[in-house]
Amino acid sequence: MTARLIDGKAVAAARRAALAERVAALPFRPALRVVRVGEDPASVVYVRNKDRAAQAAGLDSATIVLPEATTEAGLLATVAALNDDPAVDGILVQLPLPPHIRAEAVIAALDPAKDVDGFHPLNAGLLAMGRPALVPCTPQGVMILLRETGTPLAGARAVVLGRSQIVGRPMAQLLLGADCTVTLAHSRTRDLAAECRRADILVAAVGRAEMVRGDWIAPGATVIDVGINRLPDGRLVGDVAFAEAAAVAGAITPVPGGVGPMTIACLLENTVAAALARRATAA
Ligand SMILES: Nc1nc(=O)c2c([nH]1)NC[C@@H]1CN(c3ccc(C(=O)N[C@@H](CCC(=O)O)C(=O)O)cc3)C=[N+]21
Repeated sequence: MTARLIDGKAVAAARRAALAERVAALPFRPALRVVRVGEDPASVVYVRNKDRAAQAAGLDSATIVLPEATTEAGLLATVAALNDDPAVDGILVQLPLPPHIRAEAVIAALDPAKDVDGFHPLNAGLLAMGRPALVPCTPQGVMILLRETGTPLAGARAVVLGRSQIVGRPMAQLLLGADCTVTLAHSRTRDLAAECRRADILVAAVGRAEMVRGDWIAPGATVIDVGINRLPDGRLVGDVAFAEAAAVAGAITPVPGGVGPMTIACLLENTVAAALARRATAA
């Protein structure tokens, strides 16, 4: 392996520790509420990890668990109650939701000022205008890792693989805001490999195990792997074939231990930011 390993786990731990110091100095405890519907095993684990990290940072954190059979109206009522509760600063509705609930309707119902995922159309629209409010956690975490590793951004060619609302699109906006020349590639892109080979910065967020091969990567490029895919044998791998890519890239994130922990750190930072912004407005 020639590439430098980007240690997201360590960067995230340092940011959580710094945040805990800031929180301890506040005259109040920012409050995060995570809503989980049903018992999807991955969601159970992720939500527990978020709750633990939030409490360790000194936040007032609690999880609201609703049964799988909860109706869309029932979930909307829960969201409305959290919106109206002045003690709540941040709301996260864990995705995916059961198929009978429209995630879009639930996200649109969030108070944008409490939308610590940055998924509400108002926050997405502000980001697209270059006026970020609450920014989605995973792309924000990627930007922190790029800055942390000293990757030159202005004028760099950045290729984002995947156009989801949650990662690809906001990722492209943040890179554009940092003066990268951004290509947003996806499943219909002609000659994906050739597009990727032009990248100084390649962000893979497609959700397909090891799809990005070593010969898709320009020598010395920075490779950020957002994918978390569980193989049939139980192993956790990214969207990038790590060993092949690490032989070519200049720097690369591992899975696990790369972007994932940064997502949680940014969720906690967003919660504190939302708490401060709400109090600044209310005052
Ligand atoms: N409303 C909403 N917001 C989210 O931010 C959200 C969501 N729904 N639904 C699910 C995805 C997934 N997600 C992860 C967060 C942290 C890790 C993470 O910390 N991963 C570790 C451990 C991985 C493991 O061992 O499973 C790592 O990559 O090193 C992974 C995945 C947030 N999501």
